[in-house]
Amino acid sequence: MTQRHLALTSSYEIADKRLEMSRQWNCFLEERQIPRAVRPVVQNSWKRCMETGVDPTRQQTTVLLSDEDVQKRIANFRLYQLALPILERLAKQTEETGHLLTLCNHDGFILYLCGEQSILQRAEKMNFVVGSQWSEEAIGTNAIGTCLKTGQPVQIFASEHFCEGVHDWTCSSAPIFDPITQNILGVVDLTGPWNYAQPHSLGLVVAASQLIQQRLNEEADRHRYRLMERFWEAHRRYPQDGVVVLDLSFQMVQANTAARRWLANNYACLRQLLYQLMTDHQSNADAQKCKSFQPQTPDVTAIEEVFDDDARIGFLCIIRNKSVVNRSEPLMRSNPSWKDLVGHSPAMVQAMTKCEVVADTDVPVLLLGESGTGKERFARAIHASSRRRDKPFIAINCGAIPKELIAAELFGYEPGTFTGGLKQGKKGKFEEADGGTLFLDEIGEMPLEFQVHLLRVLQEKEILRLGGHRPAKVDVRIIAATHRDLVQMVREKRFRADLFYRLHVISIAIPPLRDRRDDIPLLLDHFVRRFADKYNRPIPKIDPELKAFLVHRYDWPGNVRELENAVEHAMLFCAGDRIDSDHFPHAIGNAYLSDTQEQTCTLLTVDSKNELTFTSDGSPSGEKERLLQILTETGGNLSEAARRLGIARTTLYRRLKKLGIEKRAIIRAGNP
Ligand SMILES: Nc1ncnc2c1ncn2[C@@H]1O[C@H](COP(=O)(O)OP(=O)(O)OP(=O)(O)O)[C@@H](O)[C@H]1O
Repeated sequence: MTQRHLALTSSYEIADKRLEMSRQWNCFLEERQIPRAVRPVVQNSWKRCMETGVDPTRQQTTVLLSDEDVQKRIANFRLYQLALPILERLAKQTEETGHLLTLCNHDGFILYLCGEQSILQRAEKMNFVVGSQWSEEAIGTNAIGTCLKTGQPVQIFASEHFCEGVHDWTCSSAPIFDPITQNILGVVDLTGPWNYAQPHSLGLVVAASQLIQQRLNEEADRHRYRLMERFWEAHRRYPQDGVVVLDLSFQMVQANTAARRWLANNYACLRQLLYQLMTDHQSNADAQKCKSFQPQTPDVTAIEEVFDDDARIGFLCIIRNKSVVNRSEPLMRSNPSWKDLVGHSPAMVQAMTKCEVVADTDVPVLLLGESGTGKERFARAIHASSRRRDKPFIAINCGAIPKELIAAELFGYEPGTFTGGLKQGKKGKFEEADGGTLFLDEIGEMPLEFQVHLLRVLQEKEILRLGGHRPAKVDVRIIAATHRDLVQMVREKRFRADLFYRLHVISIAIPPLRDRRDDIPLLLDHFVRRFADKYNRPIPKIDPELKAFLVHRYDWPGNVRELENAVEHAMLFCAGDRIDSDHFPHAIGNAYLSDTQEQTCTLLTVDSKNELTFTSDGSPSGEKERLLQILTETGGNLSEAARRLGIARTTLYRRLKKLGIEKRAIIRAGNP
């Protein structure tokens, strides 16, 4: 008899034994209301075990890692740290239930194990210890191995286990997946003596795995965002080069057009290069600190690791290939819009990413945002990075055209249609934009009665000039924009629902500047440089307090347009190398003044006895008490006092210094 026959025969014997056990087993299941259908998942697993020749008489798993290997696997197991707090909480909840909680990696190695000492000792007999492997190949059907094989949560009862040595146990496992590749990263498992089994155990591990999964997804989103941020920074810095970011599994996260062209033929080569670098890097302990490489290839000029805190999350690659540069130059020249679109706030990065994705398609885009947020600039950038970039970009403000002229403006007219019209007739905006992009700004202002005509053109892709008889085909990509709430307008029947859905295939929201203050310093800097260049002047500095006000407290009701105009105004009026509030338009200057006045009512001074007293500007004594109270409450902690007063700590320091207030006095206020 062959080994295989022996194994099969003994598995039949075991099956017989199981039948003997079954009466007792069924009673147990009935008592606990455990569902008892013969489960295909178990049958299939047994089949796999027989096919791979797992010995059903096996008493324990024999694959065991050394301590050193366990540590190595834990270090490479990115789930471990993230899952630990959740597992610790679950371990507390399952204390004294006779169950062992484990976390295994994708190979089925137990890397975390927790439970009662007596149960741990019993489990040791089958080698259920940290570092042992519980794949189906190692020890037959069991929740860990079967869950890894099927990708499904599973509970395996007693004699459902393939190998004899595990028959006294019941285990429940649920998988955790890589959010990007969807490969299984590991499983959470609860294992206990078979007569302690409960259906709830499966629910518990599923809940725990879902919690871990959620954390993992959040982390993946954060990493993705960080990688995108890095991409945009580099894309702006090296507009002539190919720029690509990849995640840790060398999947492309984002790439500009030049990089995409290069990657079409060289992706495999880049992956190999990264793999090689990582292997060399890991074998060189010192290199651990080195975060960028100069690869020895003519095309990839730099590879930089991207980190989130201390964790490496991906790679940024800059590709400078002669052919890439030459081909991308005309693109970049005719496409200044992307690099002129300033901003690195999450909202801007998200909006730009969406635009990049849709740029080369023909789907209509609806841009939503207050006046001056940059909707037209976005529309131009989409056009400029699309394959229509060499054709016209035509913008029309639907709110600025009188109702009766809108049809003629959009569709044109034939000769002799109007008295006073052009003799030869006139092309409409649709015809002018043929092959390119038509930007319908303020679409919410489009007269209701005209909307049906617009809808027809969008559906049929042909226009009929006023006074004409033969429709003409037009190939136009539509980008619309509005500051209005179109959904509300549709509800109020002021905007046609069918037109709304036609335009709203992709919508991109551009938040007001006050909601993305991270972008303000960049924009200030960008416009100061631009106007310094325009007016041929050295680059001045903005007074730091004023800048803090502009960045943190001014509301920018006119958004980027207001900021751009304000900086131009300031550049024209400042003579020296410093911009202060007098150089800005009145509205901003006045807002700054009242802001500082509001804050100077918290002025401090010291009296002749070096005691803290309040204000030289006649503020009411109630306020004096408030400030002294704040300093007392904060124990003289200026940072905390500044926070409570709503002013910067540096501002508070400066004022205290200006007023000659000594630290002693402040401390005394804190400790009277
Ligand atoms: N992110 C940005 N980077 C650089 N300049 C910007 C940005 N956003 C807007 N601008 C500038 O601000 C001004 C206003 O932008 P734009 O006309 O695109 O806004 P809009 O939202 O279309 O305004 P409206 O709704 O009033 O037509 C333009 O001069 C534009 O160049």
